[in-house]
Amino acid sequence: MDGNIIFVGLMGAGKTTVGRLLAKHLNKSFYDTDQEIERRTGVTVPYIFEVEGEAGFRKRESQMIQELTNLEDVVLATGGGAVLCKENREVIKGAGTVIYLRANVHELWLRTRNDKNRPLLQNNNPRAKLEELFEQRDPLYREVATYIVDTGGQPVSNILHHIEEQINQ
Ligand SMILES: Nc1ncnc2c1ncn2[C@@H]1O[C@H](COP(=O)(O)OP(=O)(O)O)[C@@H](O)[C@H]1O
Ligand SMILES: O=C(O)C1=C[C@@H](OP(=O)(O)O)[C@@H](O)[C@H](O)C1
Ligand SMILES: [Mg+2]
Repeated sequence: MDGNIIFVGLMGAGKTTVGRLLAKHLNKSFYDTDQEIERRTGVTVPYIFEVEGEAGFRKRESQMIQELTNLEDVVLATGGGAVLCKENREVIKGAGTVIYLRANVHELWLRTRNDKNRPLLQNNNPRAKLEELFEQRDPLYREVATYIVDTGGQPVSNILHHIEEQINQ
């Protein structure tokens, strides 16, 4: 399949994990906006949040989305907040096939609870935060999605298989 494939969805949906594996299967290059920001700045996402606040991170994220969506024939994993800004949504929609990886809040919480690398979840009620983000963002992910893939209870191998079937149709 020609063209870019772009993953969107909440933290813990599997964008980075599934995106990397799909790229390998399809023999495409893989990029992840968070990883690329970290590689270029030499610091972590939590550090950027600490020093520049969420607003500073969002600026870097928008620039990275602009740049990486200019590439051709790649798999791109975005961060969960990439869809917050309308301009990013337009860029993402126009850049290829967009897959919204979906999971319920309980699963997202299970998958992220031991990870210290998501500043928005470093508080005393990460589950409530995920709930709030789900309400706010689910419509935005839907707005940009070509396909919605439910990852609920599915191992990564099944999700990959399902995506490959969808995009080959
Ligand atoms: N379908 C799945 N089932 C179980 N665990 C998963 C699944 N998809 C991802 N994970 C795990 O959840 C965690 C978050 O995945 P990640 O790819 O970083 O998500 P995202 O980039 O969407 O935030 C990782 O530990 C990953 O191994
Ligand atoms: O949802 C968000 O606002 C964020 C998601 C993270 O990426 P993942 O969705 O890959 O965890 C990362 O970009 C940052 O911590 C902010
Ligand atoms: Mg990720």
